[in-house]
Amino acid sequence: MKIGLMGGTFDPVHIGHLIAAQSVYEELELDEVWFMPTSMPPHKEQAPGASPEQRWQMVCLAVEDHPAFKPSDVELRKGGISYSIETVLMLRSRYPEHEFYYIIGADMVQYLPKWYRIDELIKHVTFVGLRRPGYETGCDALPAPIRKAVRLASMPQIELSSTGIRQRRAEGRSVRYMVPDRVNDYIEVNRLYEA
Ligand SMILES: Nc1ncnc2c1ncn2[C@@H]1O[C@H](COP(=O)(O)OP(=O)(O)OP(=O)(O)O)[C@@H](O)[C@H]1O
Ligand SMILES: O=C(O)c1ccc[n+]([C@@H]2O[C@H](COP(=O)([O-])O)[C@@H](O)[C@H]2O)c1
Repeated sequence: MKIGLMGGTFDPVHIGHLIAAQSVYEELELDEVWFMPTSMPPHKEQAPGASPEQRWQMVCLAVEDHPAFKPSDVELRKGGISYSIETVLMLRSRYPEHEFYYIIGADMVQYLPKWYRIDELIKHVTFVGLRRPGYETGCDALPAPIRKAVRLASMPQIELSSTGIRQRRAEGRSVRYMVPDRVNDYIEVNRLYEA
């Protein structure tokens, strides 16, 4: 099967993530997309947001209605810093029959050379970088072997980030429609991201 991997901090998961995943799912005719919340992302300070358990619950609520979107807790269960090479090697040995496509936003493509053991990682996955109108993906500047491992896909432009959502909540504003309804209810009931 062709599996899309959607890794992220998902603090919280929002409709930008879902539309990105749906766009790649259709364009590359994937069989499934696995949403993998990170334990600790390699290149970010841990934001003062939701707990790992709460990020997991929100991802489960966000994908539960989609027949081909699945939550995966591999990185949360492993704990520590979530290096994609370790996750992908583990998935490849557990599911040797699958082909993996790692979905990333346009902003991430240019940072691929900085990913841990990237020369090894590109042998095991194809990266799918989402084009954003007005943004350079930075593909041309990539070293040739990495560039060859990146495909580009299109999606409708969604100007949303988890940072922006946390900020709105901290200002006492609603995030309804920026996240799936069930995720919005979860955020409100648990009073997440309030100042
Ligand atoms: N609006 C968006 N459109 C397309 N891709 C996105 C969008 N938001 C996030 N992504 C991509 O989804 C993946 C997971 O993102 P992540 O969970 O870090 O969300 P984020 O909104 O970028 O979070 P934060 O604001 O906390 O950095 C990354 O590859 C990121 O580039
Ligand atoms: O392995 C790495 O070096 C690496 C560096 C940067 C990002 N990633 C992964 O890319 C995904 C998106 O990252 P983030 O921080 O935007 O949520 C997430 O699953 C990270 O673990 C992985």
